[in-house]
Amino acid sequence: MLRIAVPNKGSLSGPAGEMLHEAGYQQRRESKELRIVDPVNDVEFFYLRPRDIAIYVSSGQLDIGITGRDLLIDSGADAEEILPLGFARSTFRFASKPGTANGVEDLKGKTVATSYEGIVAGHLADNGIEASVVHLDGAVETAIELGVAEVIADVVETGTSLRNAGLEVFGEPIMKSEAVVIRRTGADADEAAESKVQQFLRRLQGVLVARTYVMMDYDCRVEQLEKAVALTPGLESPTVSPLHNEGWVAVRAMVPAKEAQRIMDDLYDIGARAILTTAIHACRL
Ligand SMILES: Nc1ncnc2c1ncn2[C@@H]1O[C@H](COP(=O)(O)OP(=O)(O)OP(=O)(O)O)[C@@H](O)[C@H]1O
Ligand SMILES: O=P(O)(O)OC[C@H]1O[C@H](OP(=O)(O)OP(=O)(O)O)[C@H](O)[C@@H]1O
Ligand SMILES: [Mg+2]
Repeated sequence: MLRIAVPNKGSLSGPAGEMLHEAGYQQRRESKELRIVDPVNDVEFFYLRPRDIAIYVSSGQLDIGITGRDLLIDSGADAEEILPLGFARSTFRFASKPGTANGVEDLKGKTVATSYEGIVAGHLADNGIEASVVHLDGAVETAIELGVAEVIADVVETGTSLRNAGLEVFGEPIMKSEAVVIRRTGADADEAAESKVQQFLRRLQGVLVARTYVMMDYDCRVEQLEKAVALTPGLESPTVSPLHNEGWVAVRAMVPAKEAQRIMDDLYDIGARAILTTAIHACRL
């Protein structure tokens, strides 16, 4: 049975559960459940603190886990990212009161507060900067006002938390993060376990594709087919079927959801008609 770690709380928890549900896995019904077995899919899910997931996975007790790339790197655990999942996107940045620093080179001798001590200490060392790092559990934006540090390093999504605290980012982003599937580095699973891991990844990839693409159908005159196909090349190549009316064909192709309206306008302009888009619920590429 495949054993998978899933975040039990925080920004990663809700979207991770939704993605697993969309991929056809049973999920817990109640937020206090710590583990559940999905007998149909032969998987056991363990609901763990996001910060601890890389440690469990690196210990070899759990086969794979879902966590944040920043949390994986911060942990220093012996685990690697095997699939980015596209949610909980954030950047990890330094911030301070305006005028305190312009880049990491200005941090010599300063104190940096953060919940991600591993990332910050590593970044300072990579840049040859000696500075103190104070570990706080959260709400680090307040650390400057309360005199615990001159600089913070934290997760930034919209920047609202920083603005509310009168802080500004400075320097280059330290890293970009999103939710990722992780696995123990160099895991040497037997053939049966490996095929289950690959099936799990294909299911999640299927959800990512179903979220990003729509199916587009339309009719067009044979003379316009090449132009139309250039607008909707599909993943391999579009399906083209004859219509009962001679000189017309029906075309079917997957297109990126974000571009669907523009593509429909362009198809209409070259004479395509009956242009439809439909959602894709699941897929295997
Ligand atoms: N506002 C946010 N937007 C996007 N991703 C975020 C945000 N806050 C945290 N994350 C991401 O969520 C993960 C951290 O999850 P974690 O549950 O530890 O923190 P949290 O979401 O801040 O919850 P908590 O309320 O427990 O602090 C990291 O990968 C981080 O990049
Ligand atoms: O750029 P923003 O959109 O404001 O998002 C970033 C904030 O969100 C998270 O905080 P959270 O609310 O989880 O509190 P925490 O600091 O206690 O983790 C993160 O730690 C930042 O503070
Ligand atoms: Mg938080």
